[in-house]
Amino acid sequence: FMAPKAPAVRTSLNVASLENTRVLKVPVLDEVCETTGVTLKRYMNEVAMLNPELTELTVLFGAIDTACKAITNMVKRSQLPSSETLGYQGEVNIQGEDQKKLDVITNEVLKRALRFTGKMGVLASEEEDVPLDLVNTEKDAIFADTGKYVAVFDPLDGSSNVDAGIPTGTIIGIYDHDENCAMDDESCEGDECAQQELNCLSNTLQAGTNLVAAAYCLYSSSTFFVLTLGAGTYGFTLDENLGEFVLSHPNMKIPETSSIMSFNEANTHMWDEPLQKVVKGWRDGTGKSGQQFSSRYIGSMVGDVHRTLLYGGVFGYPGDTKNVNGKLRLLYEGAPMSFIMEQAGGISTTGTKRVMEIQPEYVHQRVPIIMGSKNDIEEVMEAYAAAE
Ligand SMILES: O=P(O)(O)OC[C@H]1O[C@](O)(COP(=O)(O)O)[C@@H](O)[C@@H]1O
Repeated sequence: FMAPKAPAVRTSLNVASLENTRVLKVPVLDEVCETTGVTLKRYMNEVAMLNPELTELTVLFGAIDTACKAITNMVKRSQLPSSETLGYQGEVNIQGEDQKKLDVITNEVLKRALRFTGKMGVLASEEEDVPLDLVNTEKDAIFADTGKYVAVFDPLDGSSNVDAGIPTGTIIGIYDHDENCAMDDESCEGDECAQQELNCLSNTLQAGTNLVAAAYCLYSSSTFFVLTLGAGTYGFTLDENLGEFVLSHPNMKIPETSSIMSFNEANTHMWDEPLQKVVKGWRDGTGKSGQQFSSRYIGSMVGDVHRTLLYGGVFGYPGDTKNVNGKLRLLYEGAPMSFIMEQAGGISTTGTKRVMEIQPEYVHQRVPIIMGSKNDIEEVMEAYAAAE
């Protein structure tokens, strides 16, 4: 039996450089143990030991860890003839999308996992018409222990691709919950209750710069779990034998320049002029880097962003003459993925605005997104600025 080689040095790391970065002590694991590796649970535990104020967050990530493992099994089995998760639910969500059975089931899995931590105040999901206020409606008080957090999530991003075995993913963002929004339905009457409810539910409508944590889980050839707590971006891979996510990509850094673009190019002719110009330059190698770009597009945001983080590149779903705000949702797709991208050294913009700074007005609001390698995104932002 080979004793696991302990990481040489473990110190705490203050990363105050990046904008929106938290002064957080994170375990610096400059060597990944060969045998068991550093599991997600152990990593979060160490974060909590170094930052006691985050102890409740580790409970949350424990639940998310389990939910993603359950979902990856469901996705893998979903095409089996015996599977009950094949096809459509026969309902339409508030965005007019036909809900897949897996959309509904994965939504339930995540909702239950988060609720039973007792740490949730409000939940908002792509599959829920309105946010769920757990603090004021929770019958079982134990499940509204502190209600310290708000979770926004897309339970199965890219679900339209699942029947073809194409990668899909779960996206989640965590905010602090404003516990002062206690709904006192004893004393309030009529509109006042409605107003209080609105105040509580607006807890979900926070800008990305307020995010406490963000993560995605990619269901693909391997199952990956990538997270940020505001002090860098860390990637874990599911070790199916161990049944644990193991640290495989510590402190991910996206290459600053690349030659890969990832858009639904069928919409190019409807994009803003500046973006069309930059992409034309990338296509024929006359852009800022002089490199001729290649095109990669899965059509599942989590898959496209994961590849972009590792290889560099530009992923986007820009606005166009058909959908001025594009297709992706700000709250549970745009902001969490932008936080992860920025913490890996990338940039995420609408072309003219930093996605993380956009204040959501309603839960299912869409936002144009262009994110990826710093130098290439700056080329896009310069083109928009020049066109102003
Ligand atoms: O098919 P299109 O128009 O290229 O859109 C693909 C985009 O839509 C999405 O599938 C939207 O996500 P949902 O499946 O969660 O609705 C993204 O994952 C992806 O980037």
